Amino acid sequence: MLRLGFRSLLPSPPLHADALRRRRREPGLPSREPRRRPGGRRGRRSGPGTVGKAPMRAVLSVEGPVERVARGDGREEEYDAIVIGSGIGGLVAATQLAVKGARVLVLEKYLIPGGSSGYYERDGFTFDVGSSVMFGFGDKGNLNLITQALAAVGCTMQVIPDPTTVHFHLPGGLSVLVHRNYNEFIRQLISKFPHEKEGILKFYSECWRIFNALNSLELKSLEEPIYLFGQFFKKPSECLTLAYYLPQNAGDIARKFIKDPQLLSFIDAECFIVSTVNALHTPMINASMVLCDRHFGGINYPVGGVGGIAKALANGLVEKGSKILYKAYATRIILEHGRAVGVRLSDGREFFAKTVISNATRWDTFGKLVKVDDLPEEEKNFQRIYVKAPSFLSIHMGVKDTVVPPNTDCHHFILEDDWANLEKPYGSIFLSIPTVLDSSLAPEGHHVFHIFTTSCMEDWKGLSHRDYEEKKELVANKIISRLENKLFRGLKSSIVLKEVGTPKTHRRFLARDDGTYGPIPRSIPKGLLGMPFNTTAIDGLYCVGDSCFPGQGVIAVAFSGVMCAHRVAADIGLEKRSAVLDAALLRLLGWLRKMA
Ligand SMILES: NC(=O)c1ccc[n+]([C@@H]2O[C@H](COP(=O)([O-])OP(=O)(O)OC[C@H]3O[C@@H](n4cnc5c(N)ncnc54)[C@H](O)[C@@H]3O)[C@@H](O)[C@H]2O)c1
Ligand SMILES: CC(C)=CCC/C(C)=C/C=C/C(C)=C/C=C/C(C)=C/C=C/C=C(C)/C=C/C=C(C)/C=C/C=C(\C)CCC=C(C)C
Repeated sequence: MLRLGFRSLLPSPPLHADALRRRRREPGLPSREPRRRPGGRRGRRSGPGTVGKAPMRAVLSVEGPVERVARGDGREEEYDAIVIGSGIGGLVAATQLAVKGARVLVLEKYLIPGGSSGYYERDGFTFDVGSSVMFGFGDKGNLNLITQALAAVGCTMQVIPDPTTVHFHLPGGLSVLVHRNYNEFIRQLISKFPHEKEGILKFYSECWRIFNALNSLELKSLEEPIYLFGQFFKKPSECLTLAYYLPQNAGDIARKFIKDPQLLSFIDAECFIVSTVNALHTPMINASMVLCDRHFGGINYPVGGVGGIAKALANGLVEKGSKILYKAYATRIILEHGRAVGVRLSDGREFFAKTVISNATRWDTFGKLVKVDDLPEEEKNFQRIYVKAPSFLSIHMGVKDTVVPPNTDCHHFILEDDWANLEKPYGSIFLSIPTVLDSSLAPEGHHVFHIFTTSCMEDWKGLSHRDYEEKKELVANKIISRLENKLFRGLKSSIVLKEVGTPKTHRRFLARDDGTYGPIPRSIPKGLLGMPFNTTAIDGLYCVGDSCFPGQGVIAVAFSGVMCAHRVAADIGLEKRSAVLDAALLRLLGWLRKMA
């Protein structure tokens, strides 16, 4: 998988790093970063194929105008914020700050933006690197965070409404199609479990109660007291509802209303596809968010592929006068007197800013990018509550369209015989066929198959190149055979292109420790209570992405980006703040997290 540009992705060896470091410390000397005059050349934009205001082609090493600001100590400070990583979390934080007037620099290790929401092209096929199931892309309410993030930088994307979220193929021949229309979905579920009608209605109604409360709020940083208290004042019952559910998990609430073990296992599968853990381990707020948004805003697929979202955000960022550098591999967050002041790249370049935001996972941020003698207490607490989720084995295939029957749904979840395999590596299979919605992603007469299943790094360590390649082939063929037996007769002989990615691939290309999908609770969590927000124990350093509240998922990391930008903007004077209230709230939140 992702062979394109492989060599150019490898970090270059540090160039005269010591000399550069010495030079950088001398007051007044410029960094190696090329200077731009204020109001100088605008960022390059690719021409054809724009969606709204967003160009469709990836923009590589785009540069926007950069002002230099003298800091008094002689060193020039170029940015208000440096963002390490251009996943959706990092891009939303960066663009939200840029529209507030901040000067932002995004440093991305790869050639294009998006991280696990990126894309790649091969022989006329366009593949989404990760999920093709897009929540938060509707046109109403407050929770369409992807739509809002794009609108903030003046972009709209054409989307294709998916009539279904997912087709579940489960043990005991249980087949459930999650319709976009809520009543249709509920009617179908009740028809499968008529004796649980009341329980089904009560469980999903409780989800709607939470979703409606969330959807009524203006979403900003829960770490910023003026906003938070303002929301409590304006919407007291909605905020109290959310506070009540904050420490609760979906599985416990389901068990209050539902007794049938097969139906409870179905709720586990509903949660597993978005959290990679069962319902007892899935925070109720997160479960409600996805179980309702799919019917409220619906699942919508962006024309041209998921990669268009990141491209549009990156272009919007440059349009707003900020900057994104590709092939920029951050290896160190520079600390001065315990405060984060800049970032060093693998090639020795250094960049400085008032704040640094890491879109790398917390394991990468505190295990690799920050050098401190002792892990801060907050991070120890995070690692006490959360562990790295397994990674994925992913198979991207181009197949002949004759193998896909008419009216096939776009997304499928397959667990054949035994519920006990749900969370086991290779136990269940995810399949997306985005070409049933957007045929432009494949050459005529073909479809894209994106298959993935959980897989651990341990399985792929210590193999010779040949053994590794053979194992990939073997494991991938088993998964494809299972799909052939269950759903698509003749699948194997219809394959025209196949690329297999392992946890090692995800580690290499997404720079995620062990290729992890994100954090999962070590044991039964207290809902979302233990999940850290964006500030960290290090002054000037913030985290964004899936190891921050509310966790995994494109819409979830988009929310973390909105929260992060608001907190950073307050800290650098672009939004209202109160130092006294800040200190009190941050102490209270720290205390609550310890309770988790
Ligand atoms: N597997 C899937 O099905 C799938 C698909 C799409 C999205 N997602 C969701 O997206 C979420 C992740 O989004 P995110 O925004 O947190 O992060 P991300 O992992 O998508 O993006 C992080 C970005 O940071 C870059 N990066 C990391 N370390 C770096 C360094 N040291 N220097 C420079 N760049 C660096 C990576 O190259 C990557 O582009 C996941 O939770 C997942 O739920 C999952
Ligand atoms: C104390 C305090 C601070 C508080 C108080 C109270 C309050 C006010 C609160 C509030 C809260 C809030 C606002 C919250 C919010 C939240 C949110 C927004 C959340 C969200 C979430 C989301 C999510 C989780 C999502 C996810 C998703 C995902 C992961 C997806 C995925 C997908 C896939 C994987 C695909 C599948 C496929 C197939 C089947 C093929």
